[in-house]
Amino acid sequence: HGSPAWATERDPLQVINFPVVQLHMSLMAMRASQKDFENAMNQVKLLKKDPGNEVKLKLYALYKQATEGPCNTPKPGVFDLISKAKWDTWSALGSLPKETARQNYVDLVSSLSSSSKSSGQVEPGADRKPPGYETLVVTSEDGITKIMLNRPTKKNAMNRQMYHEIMLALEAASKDDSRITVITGNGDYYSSGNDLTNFTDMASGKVEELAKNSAILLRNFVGCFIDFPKPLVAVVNGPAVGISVTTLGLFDAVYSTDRATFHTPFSHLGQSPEGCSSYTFPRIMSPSKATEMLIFGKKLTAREACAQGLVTEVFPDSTFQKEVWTRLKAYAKLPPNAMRISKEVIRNKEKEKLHAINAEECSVLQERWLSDECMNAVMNFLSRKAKL
Ligand SMILES: CCCCC/C=C/CC(=O)SCCNC(=O)CCNC(=O)[C@H](O)C(C)(C)COP(=O)(O)OP(=O)(O)OC[C@H]1O[C@@H](n2cnc3c(N)ncnc32)[C@H](O)[C@@H]1OP(=O)(O)O
Repeated sequence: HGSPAWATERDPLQVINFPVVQLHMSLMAMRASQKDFENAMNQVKLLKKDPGNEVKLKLYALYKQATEGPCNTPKPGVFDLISKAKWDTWSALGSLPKETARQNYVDLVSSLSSSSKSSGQVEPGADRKPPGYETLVVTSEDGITKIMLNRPTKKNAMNRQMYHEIMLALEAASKDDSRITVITGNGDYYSSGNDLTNFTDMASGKVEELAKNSAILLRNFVGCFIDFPKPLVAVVNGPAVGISVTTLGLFDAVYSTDRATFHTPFSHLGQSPEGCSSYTFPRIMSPSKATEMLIFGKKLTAREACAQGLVTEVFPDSTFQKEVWTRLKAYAKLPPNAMRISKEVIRNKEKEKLHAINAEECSVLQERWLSDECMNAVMNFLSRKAKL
């Protein structure tokens, strides 16, 4: 629908095998590409939605590769965070030919423009429609609303949009006619926790303001879990990291595949506990077991997490989905008001306390995000030097 000329011109190259024709077509595509490259540069300036740092870095790198060729500047120092992220992304393109970089740039801009157009098209009726989610798949059947984290290629890392969408989905689930709400992940991970590219913004200009805004976002996000009125169940389909682990302490039940692991590497990342885990974990486990996880970053297997009370029950991976959903469907037949009121009785005793803990954790983290320890850990991950 309305694809730019270059998009259709590229296709014949994939089916024509005669070398001479192919060369001719390639040259035509390259000529068209240069023009489209210039158009694409203009289009970038007109994008309605900020595409996020990761995409901006890719655009930068492709632009440099297309105009100057392989990265040819000295590597910036470790504390020059923005320049280093740019340099890393450009240099990761290796010896990618200029023409290919130009084409990739055009392709990327085109995909950004069409996604901003398609979201623009729904705007007129948006007030009447349920929200469309980009990072989640939300479904409701058999009395259960399922919120599935849906960035499988990023191990369901939580970017800012996902935090916002989870809050929206929880708000909607609290009001719909379902009886139980489930959070689970798509793909092999439950979630790899906070998307570390959320912190690349931190390197630019107004760091204090960005840290403050992130702390507000985190506080609101965790607040939604504290206040959620219906039984909230985690179906942990694979490894869980960081905030996807700590918030489990605020769920009413946690079912896990035996393939999952539970990891809160806060010290490794120069950070400190969130999700009320500084309060819930020592109570659920024991203070010293919580220390091993929250301070020393010990990764637990599903069975260990179950033995320590963080996980309710572990299932073999081969039967996990079938067993868990059969059970949840049976639970969802229980009287909804009784379940809701029981949760209120249990949760109300400590709601105020949990909100206070949440506020305190967020304010400590706000400072941590500005520390060299944290910034270096994030940059090491983003420059592919460190993985958990
Ligand atoms: C608003 C701010 C609120 C802040 C709240 C604070 C929360 C604290 C936390 O959550 S701390 C935990 C942060 N998470 C991590 O440190 C995990 C980092 N990821 C990894 O170490 C690894 O990716 C892994 C061990 C989870 C998986 O390794 P594996 O080798 O199996 O897979 P890849 O590394 O190749 O991952 C596939 C692609 O996914 C990207 N990705 C994975 N996790 C994250 C992440 N947390 N943030 C950003 N990106 C992530 C990874 O970069 C790969 O992307 P690519 O295909 O484009 O290269």
